[in-house]
Amino acid sequence: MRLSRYFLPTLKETPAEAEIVSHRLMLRAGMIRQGAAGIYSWLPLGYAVLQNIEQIVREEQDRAGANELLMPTIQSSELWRQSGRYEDYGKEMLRIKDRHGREMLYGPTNEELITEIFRAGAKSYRDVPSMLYHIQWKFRDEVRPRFGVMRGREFLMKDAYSFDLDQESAHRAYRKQFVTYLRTFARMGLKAVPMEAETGPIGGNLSHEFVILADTGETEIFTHKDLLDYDVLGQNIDLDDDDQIKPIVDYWTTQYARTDDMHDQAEFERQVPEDKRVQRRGIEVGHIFYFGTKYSEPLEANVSTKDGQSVPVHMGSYGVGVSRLVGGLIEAFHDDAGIVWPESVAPFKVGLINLRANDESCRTACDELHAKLEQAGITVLYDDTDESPGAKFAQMDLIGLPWQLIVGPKGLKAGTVELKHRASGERHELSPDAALQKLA
Ligand SMILES: Nc1ncnc2c1ncn2[C@@H]1O[C@H](COS(=O)(=O)NC(=O)[C@@H](N)CS)[C@@H](O)[C@H]1O
Repeated sequence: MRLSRYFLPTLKETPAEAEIVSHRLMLRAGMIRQGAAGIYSWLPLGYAVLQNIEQIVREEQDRAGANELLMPTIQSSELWRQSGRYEDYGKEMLRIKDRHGREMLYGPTNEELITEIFRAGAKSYRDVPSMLYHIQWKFRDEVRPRFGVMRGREFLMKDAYSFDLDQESAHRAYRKQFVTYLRTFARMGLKAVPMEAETGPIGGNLSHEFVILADTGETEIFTHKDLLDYDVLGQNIDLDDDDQIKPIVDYWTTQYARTDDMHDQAEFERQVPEDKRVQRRGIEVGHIFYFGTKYSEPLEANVSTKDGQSVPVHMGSYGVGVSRLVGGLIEAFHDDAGIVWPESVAPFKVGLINLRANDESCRTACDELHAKLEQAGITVLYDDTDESPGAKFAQMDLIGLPWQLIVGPKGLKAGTVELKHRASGERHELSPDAALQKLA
């Protein structure tokens, strides 16, 4: 992608209203633009990251055997009256009247709607276990939206819902999602710690929130160092084998891992040896719930059992803050020069920098490298503008691409280009072909 043809409205100055580093960097890097309080447009660079995060979430949900669908953002108030949440949900719910005066709402979550969809489509025990999910925009009229996309009013969530015949099998679904969440955040290079959580307006009696470590996070967490070194991706886990999953969930849920509102210092000291005690700040990026028949009973989502009884299905819901993760990742991965994207979510893998746009040999070499990288399927943003080298370096560091491939007249005379690794700062002088090899 040539930068001369890419809409990247970076900002020189830090916008005054941005209080936290991710909000500042997302605005400066031209990733988002606020349309109204807590409501953003995702500009090309930001949208590319959002889609990469979505894709990792999608792959892991599919791996867990969940079926992707898409529910609307606008819902009728009917089902929310039946579940009793229409009034409970309070001011956070954006209520809308259509031209016929029908009471609608912009969905803050989808337990009612998905339960109705399942009710209409499932009849017997043969239709469970089932797990359905979508990745869809939500609206919650937060009284004080702030911190950019971290606490927005319109935000992107993956919400999955499980349907089972009884509590035990519903707990198996919960454990499956628990491990799927560990994998999902690990694939983004994040350290995520599941914490026992309040269930709030979603309901139920079993819930964990997944908190990623980020020194500027809103949440204070207390946990055991071994949890941060746990390598879930290194284990080839069969998600359909509860005998493999249960020990992992038991390990995580027996270790001390609490947010400040549940923290008990005496208990912490009893359970965790001093050299293993970790106290860090974090950001909640996922939240999973088991809530039994809370929605299936009022909405009559029943299935017939083998011996002909009709029972309400046991359910759980599993949310990931997809748009919040863009900010969360920046909180976890940045330095004084800007963002430092993990490769798995970066908008482009390589920033190709032509140090002298008006030099024929540089332009020819860069055009060739650009073409070869794209042919090899390596995403590249090619700075072909006539900005100064200093401005090019500063902008590439700001937007945080994992690799910078730098081409200048001196290097070319010696037959070399420079490859810089953004995260470590390591630089390598090597031939263009060797550089392409290293990036493949
Ligand atoms: N205002 C918000 N802005 C950005 N992300 C949010 C916001 N509110 C919640 N989220 C994200 O969405 C995730 C799930 O939200 S939730 O309320 O905990 N859970 C649910 O809504 C359930 N229906 C899960 S399917 C949270 O863990 C958080 O990462």
